[in-house]
Amino acid sequence: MSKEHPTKAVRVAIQRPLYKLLDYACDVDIQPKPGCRVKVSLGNSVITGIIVETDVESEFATLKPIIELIDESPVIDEKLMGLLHWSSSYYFHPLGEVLFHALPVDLRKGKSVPKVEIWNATSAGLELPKDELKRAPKQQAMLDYVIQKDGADANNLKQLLGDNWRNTSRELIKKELIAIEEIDPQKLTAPATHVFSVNPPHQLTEEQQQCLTDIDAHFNEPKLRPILLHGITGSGKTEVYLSVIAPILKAKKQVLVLIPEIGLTPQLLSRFRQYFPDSNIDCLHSGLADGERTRVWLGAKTGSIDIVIGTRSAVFTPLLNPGMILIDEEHDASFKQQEGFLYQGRDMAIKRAHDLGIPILLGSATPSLESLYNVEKERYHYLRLNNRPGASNPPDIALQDIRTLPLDAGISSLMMTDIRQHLDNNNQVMLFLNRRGFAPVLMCQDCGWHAVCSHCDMGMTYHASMGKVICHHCGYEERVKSTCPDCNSTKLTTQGQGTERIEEVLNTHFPETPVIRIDRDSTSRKGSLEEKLELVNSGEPVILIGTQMLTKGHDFPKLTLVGILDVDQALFSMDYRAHERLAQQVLQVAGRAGRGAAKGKVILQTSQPQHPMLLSLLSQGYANTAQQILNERKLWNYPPLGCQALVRVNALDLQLAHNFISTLGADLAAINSEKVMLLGPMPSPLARRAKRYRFQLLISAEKRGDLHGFLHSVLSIISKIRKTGGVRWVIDVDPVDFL
Ligand SMILES: Nc1ncnc2c1ncn2[C@@H]1O[C@H](COP(=O)(O)OP(=O)(O)OP(=O)(O)O)[C@@H](O)[C@H]1O
Ligand SMILES: [Zn+2]
Repeated sequence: MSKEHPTKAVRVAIQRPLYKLLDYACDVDIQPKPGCRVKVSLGNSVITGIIVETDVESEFATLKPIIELIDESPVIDEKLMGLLHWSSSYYFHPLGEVLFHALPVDLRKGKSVPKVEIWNATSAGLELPKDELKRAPKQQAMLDYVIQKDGADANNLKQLLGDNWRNTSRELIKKELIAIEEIDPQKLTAPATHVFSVNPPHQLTEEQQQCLTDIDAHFNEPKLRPILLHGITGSGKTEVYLSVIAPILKAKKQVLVLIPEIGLTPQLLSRFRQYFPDSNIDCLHSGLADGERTRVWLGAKTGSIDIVIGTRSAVFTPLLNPGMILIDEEHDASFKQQEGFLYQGRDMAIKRAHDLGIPILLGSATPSLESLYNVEKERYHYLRLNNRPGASNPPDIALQDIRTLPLDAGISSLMMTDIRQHLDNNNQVMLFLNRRGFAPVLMCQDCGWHAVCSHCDMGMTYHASMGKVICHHCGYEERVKSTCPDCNSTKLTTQGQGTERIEEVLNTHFPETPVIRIDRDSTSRKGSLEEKLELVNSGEPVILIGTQMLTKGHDFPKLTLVGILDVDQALFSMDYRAHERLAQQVLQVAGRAGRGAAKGKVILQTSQPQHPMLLSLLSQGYANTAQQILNERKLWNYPPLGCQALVRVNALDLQLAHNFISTLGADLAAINSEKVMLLGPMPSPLARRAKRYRFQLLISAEKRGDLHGFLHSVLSIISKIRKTGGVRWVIDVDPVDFL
């Protein structure tokens, strides 16, 4: 194509770590829109791209043509496109990768947007005499429903009949009473009939009611500000959320609920479904099959799903009629994405709500310092719930000095006695240890050998149930042999304990009581977490052992004793966020105790009973402790006061990685900006991971604008340094992981 024949040009983003967009020619009879996907050629391959700009004046005289326009209408709408542009520039991440991240996997691969299937009654179905299906009540219910709704989609039917609804559908199709019609989602109009009802399980307490009134008032202010609901554990925040959401749903708007952990979805989903029996509620998280994710994505986009409950990346769910965003456990670290596109889901949600002009509510018993600081700066409204409903009271936390106590697998003898007592009273017990596996050290008693990851130079964790040592940094694993690989001695032993070992010891101490371990290993099989939670929810006396997966959100009314086994390491961490995280973790896990009628008890084992942070947390509570930590941060200008970005560089070859970051460091030092401070380059604390040598450079500034201005220089300098031998680099804006 030459310049004499001006074809239309479009600008396309592709899923590559590329900071520029590519121009393609486009036939005049194609009507491309930003947000539509296309097939384009790149080198010798055909790849999927997303149109970012149309009617482009390209600087190139000849352009390759678009091979195919996949979507007639955008898969990313204008508002979402705006948010993704913004996040690409805020996080200095290539736009193509950001855009693709926002799509379900099937659509990233270029599959077409599935047709929406609508179940309709056939004329035979419409004319069927009333009691004809009385022996198949599910079929009757489904037929009645599609007739009443004049067509229903998969989301409606799943909601009506539960997970096995397709079996019912198959039967009715076989009988030719129902037929499926496929409709192009772009031609779908908003859901026709809208039934709405609420079924609140409790009457709100006075305090909850007051909170609700305040929230409603703030939602109606002309200038919306995010609301932080700081309610102690078990104060019934979920109950308040549900009442806040009701009028939004009633107004036929959609609600996006973000939660930190897949493990919380079953409990939350059932509470939401019970409260809103006629609304369509679904989940989006990484545990879903690709097809399911696309279905929910499409349901939200076409407006057939009213509430989407999802983890971090659900923040990008398209919504036809967005009404409100809710972030539960807003303090949780898992809202920050740690791989690929490094974004903070909570911040993204706040930005999204702002762009859409819709209210956003953040809730936590232990708010993040970021949010508390935003309250201090009056950027957020602040509401509190200080009491648990009914007779339930927050448990007291007792420090237990373990320096002189006999320990079995790290559990003190006194703790064992308490466990016995609570079980004898027909209650449940939970032990918290944030380390999975059997033991963090596997060693030889004769020669001192211990298992080290050959890819990371870090110790490997012994997993007895699998007979393996596994590196928790890179996932590398090895089978454990019966003899020492260095000296052939058979005297292999372990040191320290993880959840597996605790499970084993408790099984011997309490053979008559079910011991339920909940961690990443024990819940990796689909459905296994649900099974375990069901056993706990039965109310039988059980002992739960869990990692941080268990700490948040769960509501087990029969749980009366919580034991916190090992916090000492975190007390002396180099990471300036360690104390904040520990305070949150301790209070969250403690908050699982005594949520029912019986008073709860929490025992925190430590060899540091005089540690000021622990003492402050116990005597003054979270808000005061958080304020103290915030004041310390102010002294040093650490976030959330100042702001930071971390440049990470790694390579298989130590020298190459070192050369690269040294060049970058020298060039940046030469800029000599007084507004930013550089720390490094230096080796990362985890200096080698998955065979790659790692370095980092920390950039701090008092003002966001200065940091971002400087990062533009970083980007331009870094792109010019010659990358040899597969050196990789990444910019992490607002980092939380300094390993
Ligand atoms: N008004 C009420 N009357 C009676 N019971 C209530 C009321 N509100 C909440 N509850 C009950 O109190 C328990 C705790 O409520 P909920 O799980 O909502 O607390 P939460 O604030 O979300 O706690 P956490 O921060 O620990 O997750 C639940 O069992 C809930 O059913
Ligand atoms: Zn490793």
